[in-house]
Amino acid sequence: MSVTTSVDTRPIAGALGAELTGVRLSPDLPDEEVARIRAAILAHKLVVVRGQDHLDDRAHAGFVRRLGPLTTAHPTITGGQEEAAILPVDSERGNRANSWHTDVTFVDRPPAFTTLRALVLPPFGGDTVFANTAAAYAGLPEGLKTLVDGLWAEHSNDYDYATAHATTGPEGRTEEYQQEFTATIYKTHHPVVRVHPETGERTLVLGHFITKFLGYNGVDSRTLFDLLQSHVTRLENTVRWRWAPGDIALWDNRATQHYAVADYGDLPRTMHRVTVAGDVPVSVDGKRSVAVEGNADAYAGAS
Ligand SMILES: O=C(O)CCC(=O)C(=O)O
Ligand SMILES: [Fe+2]
Repeated sequence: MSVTTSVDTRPIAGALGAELTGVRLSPDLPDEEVARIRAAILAHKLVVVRGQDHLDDRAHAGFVRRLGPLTTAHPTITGGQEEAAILPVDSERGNRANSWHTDVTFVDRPPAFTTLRALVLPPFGGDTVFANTAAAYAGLPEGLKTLVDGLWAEHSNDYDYATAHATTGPEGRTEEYQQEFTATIYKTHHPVVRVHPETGERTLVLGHFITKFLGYNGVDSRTLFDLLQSHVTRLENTVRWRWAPGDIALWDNRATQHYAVADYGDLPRTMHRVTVAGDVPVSVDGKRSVAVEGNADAYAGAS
């Protein structure tokens, strides 16, 4: 039987991001349609599909499992949902990811793909901004490329949350959430430049979980971090998504950073997240990331 589909991608910004149309996501899509969606995520780094209101947690996780084995909900945060792979990202639970990051880089196998389904949205605000970390590397001056090619950083879930954020108050993270987030401490050394295992591109591994660069003191680490991050987050290197209910975003967590804009006060906003397990990053000279504290086998090895 030949399957006809009209899956189509429309880029929504110059640096990354495409809207995918003509698809109804489900766990039992034909293999070739899943392959096309996967290829679109790799090519555009962020893909958004609108109108997927038919998905419940089970179908969401069931579809994402077609992209690869799933992680558990999170290394430290309890998902608490019947579908074990679901992580609720709930503003009222204190979960507002309003600083630039790549997901879960504090473990040695950060997710390959992250997917986020919009359930409850505020009437204004609450957009998510994404940045392309391959283009950020490619755009560095040669001297900085040489510097970062050999640079390593320590990432931890016990990073300084206060200094990573410009604000405190309702936009911040609750004390309770912060305690759960750091119930087990993880520390991992990653190369600042990794070779993407599927596309072969060099991408920058930065974001808010970095605590220091190896061999640099705190002051130099901060200055260097700000310099490198500024290449990731320049507006031309980003795309901003304005959510509607039923939207699902799927991104390549090995080639992007993102920032959830916390500009909706105390209004409720709930997303459900499912992540695909990733592999251990490899540097340009073939060295693998090393876990120095905490064991993430149960997180990344779940299916
Ligand atoms: O709430 C969002 O838009 C993004 C949250 C986030 O950083 C994540 O789910 O990884
Ligand atoms: Fe995130």
